[in-house]
Amino acid sequence: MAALAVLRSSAPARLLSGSFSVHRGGLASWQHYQSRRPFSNNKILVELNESTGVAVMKMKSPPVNSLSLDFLTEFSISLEKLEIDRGCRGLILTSAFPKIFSAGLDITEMCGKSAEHYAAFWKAVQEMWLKLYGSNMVTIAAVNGSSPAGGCLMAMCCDYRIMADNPKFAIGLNETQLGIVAPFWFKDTMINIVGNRVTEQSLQLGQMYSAPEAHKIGLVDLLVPEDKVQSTAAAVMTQWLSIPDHARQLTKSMMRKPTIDRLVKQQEADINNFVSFITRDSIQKSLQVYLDRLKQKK
Ligand SMILES: CCCCCCCCCCCCC/C=C/C(=O)SCCNC(=O)CCNC(=O)[C@H](O)C(C)(C)COP(=O)(O)OP(=O)(O)OC[C@H]1O[C@@H](n2cnc3c(N)ncnc32)[C@H](O)[C@@H]1OP(=O)(O)O
Repeated sequence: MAALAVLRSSAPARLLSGSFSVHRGGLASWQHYQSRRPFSNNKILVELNESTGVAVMKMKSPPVNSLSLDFLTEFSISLEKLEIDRGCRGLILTSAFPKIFSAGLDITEMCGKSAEHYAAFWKAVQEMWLKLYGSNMVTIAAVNGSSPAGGCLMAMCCDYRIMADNPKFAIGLNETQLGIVAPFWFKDTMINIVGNRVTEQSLQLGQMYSAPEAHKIGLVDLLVPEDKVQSTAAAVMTQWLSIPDHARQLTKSMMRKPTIDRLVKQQEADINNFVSFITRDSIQKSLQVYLDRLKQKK
């Protein structure tokens, strides 16, 4: 089960092995976390402020922070390291790129690959969701750009969403526009935020909401000018961290555990569903058409 099921003290310590280094130089009181694992391409930058206990995780996988297998693996490992670090109580998730938070799942990971690859990819998507949605930390998404599908899912996993007030930035679960279907746990995550009716309409239409629209339906909690997204996230974090951890964590667990358990109970079946769905000829064709259209739009 994700981190919510266990208090930090009982979290596994294996990720604190030699592959994890802490650097104290550079930015005054900031630590720089860098993975030395061979698969790491440093697609994610994590900075933990020791005095506040707040980590900022910046996605920096050019050009659009699409969620590839490598990205997801690095993301989950980085998150788990923070989860077991008792000095870290809060996480701000954001993008290193202006205008794009994340383009969602990397479509090239779902096209023309083997069934084994699809299974490994989907497991990595599940792990990302289980870890982020189930995090014991206070999690705040500083959405500084567009965030379709899997990017929207990441933001929805957080406890609070602050978005740049720019009508050009859009967020939503647009899967049906690609000819694919958001799985039940994407849907459940959205229902828990905006309710059943809005989610149903949104998912059927594959609707992308501009920042003001997303705020109106409650998909994001706060809109601020682009240059205030990070500072506002830090200020909101301070408020959330004023609540005693154990009480807030147990409350979060009470709210989220049923949703998390639903996937945990059928994780393998969900992977099999994904593989049999994504390998259909018609689905492969739809994804290829969508990808070609994306590439031709320039
Ligand atoms: C019976 C029922 C059964 C149900 C079973 C269910 C099983 C489960 C089914 C499957 C579920 C899958 C869930 C999927 C979730 C997803 O996240 S799918 C991905 C959705 N994402 C998108 O639609 C975003 C597409 N991208 C964009 O809209 C734009 O790129 C952008 C993010 C708004 C950025 O725009 P801009 O800055 O103008 O950049 P571009 O020029 O468009 O892009 C730059 C290059 O990046 C490539 N790219 C963009 N997005 C992706 C992506 N998601 N994956 C891979 N690559 C991407 C784009 O093609 C450009 O490439 P180059 O042309 O080579 O530079």
